[in-house]
Amino acid sequence: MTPAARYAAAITVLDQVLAGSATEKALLAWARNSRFAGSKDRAAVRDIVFDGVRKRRSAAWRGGAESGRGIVLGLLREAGVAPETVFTGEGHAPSPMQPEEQHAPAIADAPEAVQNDHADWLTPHLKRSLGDDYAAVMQLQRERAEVFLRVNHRRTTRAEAVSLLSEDGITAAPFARAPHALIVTDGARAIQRSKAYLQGLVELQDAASQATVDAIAVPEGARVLDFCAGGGGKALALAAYAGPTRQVTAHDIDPARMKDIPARAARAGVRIDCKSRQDLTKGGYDIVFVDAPCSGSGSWRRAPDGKWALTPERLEILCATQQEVLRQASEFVTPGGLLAYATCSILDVENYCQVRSFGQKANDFHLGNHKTFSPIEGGDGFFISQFRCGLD
Ligand SMILES: C[S@@+](CC[C@H](N)C(=O)[O-])C[C@H]1O[C@@H](n2cnc3c(N)ncnc32)[C@H](O)[C@@H]1O
Repeated sequence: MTPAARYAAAITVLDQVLAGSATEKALLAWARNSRFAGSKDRAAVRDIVFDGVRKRRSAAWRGGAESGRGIVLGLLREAGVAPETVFTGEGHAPSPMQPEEQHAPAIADAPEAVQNDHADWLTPHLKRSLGDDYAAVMQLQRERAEVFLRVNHRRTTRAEAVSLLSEDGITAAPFARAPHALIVTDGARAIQRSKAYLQGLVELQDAASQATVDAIAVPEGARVLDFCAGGGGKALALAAYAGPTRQVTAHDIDPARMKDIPARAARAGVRIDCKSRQDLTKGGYDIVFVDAPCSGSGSWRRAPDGKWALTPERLEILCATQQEVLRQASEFVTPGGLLAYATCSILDVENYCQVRSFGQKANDFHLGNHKTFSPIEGGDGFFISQFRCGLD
């Protein structure tokens, strides 16, 4: 495919996304119908589409229309590429620009929420939550996320992992955000085929996601329950701390989400036992980790569909669910144990407001310190807070 044909394909996919399809699904449908597209073409179209979804409002403003074509036009203008070099109508390129498309609206004239690429109703939430960092964080959320690895410190060091990754053409370097984190600067697409990955020496995990687990200081041998385990990213990191003699327990209301955990644990050489609710022991865990369902607003770079799918009603439901999940999880903490609450959200209503509210209701849980991780420091936005379960 020519570069212009890739833009034309991206326009088609973006139109599907604007019509309500999930981005991954729209890309898959396009790939199935475009057998002529090679792996480089698919990767290029994917990059344009995800860029367009992350920058949906600002690109549509710059392109003059809320359509795939308008968004691509806007992306080209932002990147400083003359659109008429792409919109040529030659071969499979997008058709030539119409007179009404020639005018480039100035982004400085756009409302703040358009410049920062989010829904209007979120402005007060984001400003209250991010304060002076509002614009800087939201501008960062318009860009592609970095790729991070967590080094399995039970088996290797960061230096050894960097060296092994380089044998497979992957360039990585230690990242200060978390003690076992590496940032990948080249060759990211080869990670899952690399020796370091296949031997369980590294896992794909965001640096701030790692840092939330590091913030808990899990003692060797602690009985750990990951109450909202999902695919097991946190459970694996917790298990590396809990040590070889201790089995971390993973639970999720939707057991299907945990299906990959056994294989991931085997690869990493750690022990994780997936359990349903009735098999958990009330008051039986030193650490109960709640990686709560949330808006995902801290990881909008990675999953930009979530930015546009969030509504005030959905946020309200999420907040109610977060209280309920905390209450349910608290039953499994042993006296003197720790209840940790984490989200990949940058919204205060899902973070400090939630732990303060739970702390006011649950007299036997004492709110300890909390920490917010800003995308400005690298990685996703995260929040972690800890409660100590009283002995009285
Ligand atoms: C943010 S995701 C977890 C991500 C996961 N910890 C990881 O690191 O990959 C939140 C998870 O909470 C689960 N969940 C929602 N409500 C729950 C409940 N009441 N009890 C247990 N899990 C719940 C969801 O199914 C979802 O998998």
